[in-house]
Amino acid sequence: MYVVIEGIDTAGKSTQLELLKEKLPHAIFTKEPGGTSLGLKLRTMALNGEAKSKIAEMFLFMADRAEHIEEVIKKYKNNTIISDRSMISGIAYASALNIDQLIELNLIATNNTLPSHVILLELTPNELKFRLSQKENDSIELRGIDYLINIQNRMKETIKRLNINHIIIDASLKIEEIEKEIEDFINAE
Ligand SMILES: Nc1ncnc2c1ncn2[C@@H]1O[C@H](COP(=O)(O)OP(=O)(O)OP(=O)(O)O)[C@@H](O)[C@H]1O
Ligand SMILES: Cc1cn([C@H]2C[C@H](O)[C@@H](COP(=O)(O)O)O2)c(=O)[nH]c1=O
Repeated sequence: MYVVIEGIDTAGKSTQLELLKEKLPHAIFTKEPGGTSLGLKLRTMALNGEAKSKIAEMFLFMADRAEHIEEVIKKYKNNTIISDRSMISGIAYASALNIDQLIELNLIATNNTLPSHVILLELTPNELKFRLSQKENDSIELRGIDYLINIQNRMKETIKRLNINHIIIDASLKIEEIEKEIEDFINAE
């Protein structure tokens, strides 16, 4: 089982992942970007805003993804893997290209490996605004509310196009309510 938790910045992914770690002590927990040693270097480069070209930035994330698929997802394919982000973020955030081109490129990076379960935590613009105001923002978060809500719409569109088994959860629900929805979804099959 290859489960991914998706959502724009501050959607509550880390909060839910911590709860899952307690419930699934034998699962492999991983993340994009930065789930491998090469990935950690690529993550720093990508998030520091070093790349002036949007395409260069996209390829930094894509290089991270290719290494992550090879070194984590394929290696542990017989285990339950839970990943913080995936190619869905890759496609949604790389808004310099269209979704069809991005799907094609990402399927090359992932060697056609798709998640078996996608959990998307969906934020309202007001809740996003509040949560961003409560933290120091990185270079991507500084792009603002409209930018991030557009990315969230692209995430939904990507999931639809890839036709992946998924659930969309209202990220403004109580933490325990979200936890229960995630548990039911993972245990459903
Ligand atoms: N259901 C919830 N209701 C209210 N606040 C929440 C909820 N879930 C998480 N939060 C709060 O929202 C903030 C962002 O949560 P979290 O770090 O889990 O998000 P994230 O998706 O991992 O963010 P990022 O992608 O930026 O790392 C934290 O302050 C967290 O306590
Ligand atoms: C995979 C991926 C991520 N991003 C962005 C999304 C976030 O702003 C950061 C990652 O930070 P997190 O705290 O680990 O969630 O990177 C992106 O722009 N492109 C991608 O492919």
